[in-house]
Amino acid sequence: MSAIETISEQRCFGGVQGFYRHASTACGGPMRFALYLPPQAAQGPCPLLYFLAGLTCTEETATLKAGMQRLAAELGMALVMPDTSPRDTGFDGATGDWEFGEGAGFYLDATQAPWSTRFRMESYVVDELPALLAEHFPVDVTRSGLCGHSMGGHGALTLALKHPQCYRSVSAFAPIMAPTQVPWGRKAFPRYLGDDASTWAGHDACELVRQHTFPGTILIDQGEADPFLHTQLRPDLFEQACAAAGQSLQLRRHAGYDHSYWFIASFIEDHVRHHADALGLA
Ligand SMILES: N[C@@H](CCC(=O)N[C@@H](CSC=O)C(=O)NCC(=O)O)C(=O)O
Repeated sequence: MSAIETISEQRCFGGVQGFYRHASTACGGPMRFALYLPPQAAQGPCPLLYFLAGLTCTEETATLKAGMQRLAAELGMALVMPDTSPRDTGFDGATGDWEFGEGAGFYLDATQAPWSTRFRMESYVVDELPALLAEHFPVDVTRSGLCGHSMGGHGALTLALKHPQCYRSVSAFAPIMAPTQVPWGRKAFPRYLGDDASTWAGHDACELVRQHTFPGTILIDQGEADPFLHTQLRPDLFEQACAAAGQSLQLRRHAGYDHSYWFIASFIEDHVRHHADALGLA
């Protein structure tokens, strides 16, 4: 049995909010995650919602700011919030730039040295973490949904489109929807994946949806006062790609909302209920 270290566990809405650390094979070192277990977990395994956070975030960000636990407790849904990358890698250039490296893993498996030995967030989120959770906690990983914000929204969309057998539902807040065409992706992808741009397409929601659609409606909320909207996120491109591919998409634009967790907290209930429906909890 793989070992997990408990950093903290606290009672929350009748369940338990925990923070944990373990030795990750995929990421070649310690990884942290947060897990909320609702009160129903005392009776048996609960369906699981992943929340993937964005640039500069950790496992604490959505756990503390999104406000998911009250409704998750009511519905009997477990929540898992992984860290956004490996930490303390010691790699040259891994820290000091908030758009790349630690805190900016982009939910992909890097192929370029030195990143390829540690920055393997796709394998971590899709394979290693669910297996670890199933081994140690009362969660039913066969009933999982995937949500994320910004870089984590990119992670939610791309991982769900690439691994639809692993997730019953997907949603995102202000995701990076066309990373191969915007500065954040064009900075990170060559360093993680190399200069051959054809390899970047496998991590771009617009490109992926053209190859295979997700069996269910993708829910996306986007603030119209988001400073990254036109330069980094590009919902217009994803909307066009989904329409061309026949992908069911509910893209909601909200006047006055920005990129922050105040925006996420305002609409998180709709996302939790979207996943609860697909996970058989509604
Ligand atoms: N450079 C700034 C802004 C960083 C920022 O806005 N991060 C977002 C995600 S952006 C895309 O992935 C975020 O979620 N921040 C956490 C929060 O609590 O708002 C900075 O370094 O602060």
